[in-house]
Amino acid sequence: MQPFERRDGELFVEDVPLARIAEQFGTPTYVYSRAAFTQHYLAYAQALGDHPGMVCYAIKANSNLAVLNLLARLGAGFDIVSGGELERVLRAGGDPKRVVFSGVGKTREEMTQALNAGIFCFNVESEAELEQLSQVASELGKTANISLRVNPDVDAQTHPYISTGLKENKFGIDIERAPAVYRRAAELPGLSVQGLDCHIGSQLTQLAPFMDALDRLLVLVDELAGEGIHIHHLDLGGGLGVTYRDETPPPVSDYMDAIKARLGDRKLSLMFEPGRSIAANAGVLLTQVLYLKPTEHKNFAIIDGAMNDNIRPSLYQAWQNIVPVREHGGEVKTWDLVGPVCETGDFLGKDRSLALEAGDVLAMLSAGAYGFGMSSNYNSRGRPAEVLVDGDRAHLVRARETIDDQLRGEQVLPDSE
Ligand SMILES: Cc1ncc(COP(=O)(O)O)c(C=O)c1O
Ligand SMILES: N[C@@H](CCCC[NH3+])C(=O)O
Repeated sequence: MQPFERRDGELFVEDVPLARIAEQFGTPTYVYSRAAFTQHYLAYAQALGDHPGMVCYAIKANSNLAVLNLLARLGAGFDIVSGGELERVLRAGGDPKRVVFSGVGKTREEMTQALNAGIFCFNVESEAELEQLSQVASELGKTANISLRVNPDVDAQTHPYISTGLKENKFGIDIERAPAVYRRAAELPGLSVQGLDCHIGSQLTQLAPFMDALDRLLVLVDELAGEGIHIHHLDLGGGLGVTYRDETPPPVSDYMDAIKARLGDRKLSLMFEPGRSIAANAGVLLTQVLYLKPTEHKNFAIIDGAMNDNIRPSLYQAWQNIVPVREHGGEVKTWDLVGPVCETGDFLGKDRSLALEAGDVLAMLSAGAYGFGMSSNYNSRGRPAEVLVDGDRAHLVRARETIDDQLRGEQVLPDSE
């Protein structure tokens, strides 16, 4: 069974019709499939097999507590980029000893929080961060396990906004500088050098850029070993792409086999930080057609889902399929699917061939990653509800935001001022 499939013209998630979820919980609503999250995570865990290492789900892709909890129950580790994400992992029942902390701007407070929680490793992204982490750990009387995130200067051949491994990107430490920084790390108090990390970008659909990066990392591992600095694990980040339309990313097993084959007889454990490839095709965004507005120049379908609910089309010109949850006859026309937000760039899809009527419920597919997590309250719109389907049951795992949720913490000046 596919987690999302059409039966007699009706789109289902597992054994629940999406139309029923729209009726019960309203729209816009994100709907996730437990089976899909499970399948996608297990593809990594099984491909890693008995090679030592960890699959640390990048929680920025989808950080709903129920999602994190189900991955934690499967034994996943987690890649975090903030103290907030660490707190989510802990509250979801995740194991701090399976957490890696990435990100260019960790604060002292976040370092303290992560050291106190006892996370597995910090992926250090600059020399200044290294000095600060040493200081914070020493003051706490603790030792921080570290990897350096290096920037290997390879072209990930993806959208420029989600490419992270080029010299001009803000991420990581220039690979040429890395030996000197490792030497410094080895002499600083409060630090223990464990690994080497890189993440070159997201939505990669070819193996070649991953392999180019890996080759550069292995040269560095050998060079460091020659200096007596031993690297125990390689963290290869995330980045494996998914099919939104007709992309054909390599299967996880090919990706991992290719990596393992490159290691030779080096005793390196492997860490991965997949986000999109676990979450994207485990979720959809349900939205309803409010009005049809055909004009001489364009046909607009105004829908209740907008750029604040899913910003990927507006931000990256991303294309995600949008389909009716219930097929009906009617004339197929070309529509721009636009939201209620006051921005020309507010759309979820353009030039889509659909037979539409007001009231139709549509599903934006492949919306489980970087969907809800990047949503906002722009135009004072409450963020969507989130529902997790498990077999024939649909669970509300985040209530739709109310205006009181939005206003919490705001106040007007007292009358006298
Ligand atoms: C450091 C790091 N690890 C992992 C990921 C997850 O990437 P993806 O969702 O492409 O697998 C990201 C985001 O691109 C990242 O910045
Ligand atoms: N938010 C991006 C991916 C960014 C990855 C973050 N490191 C997307 O939707 O494609």
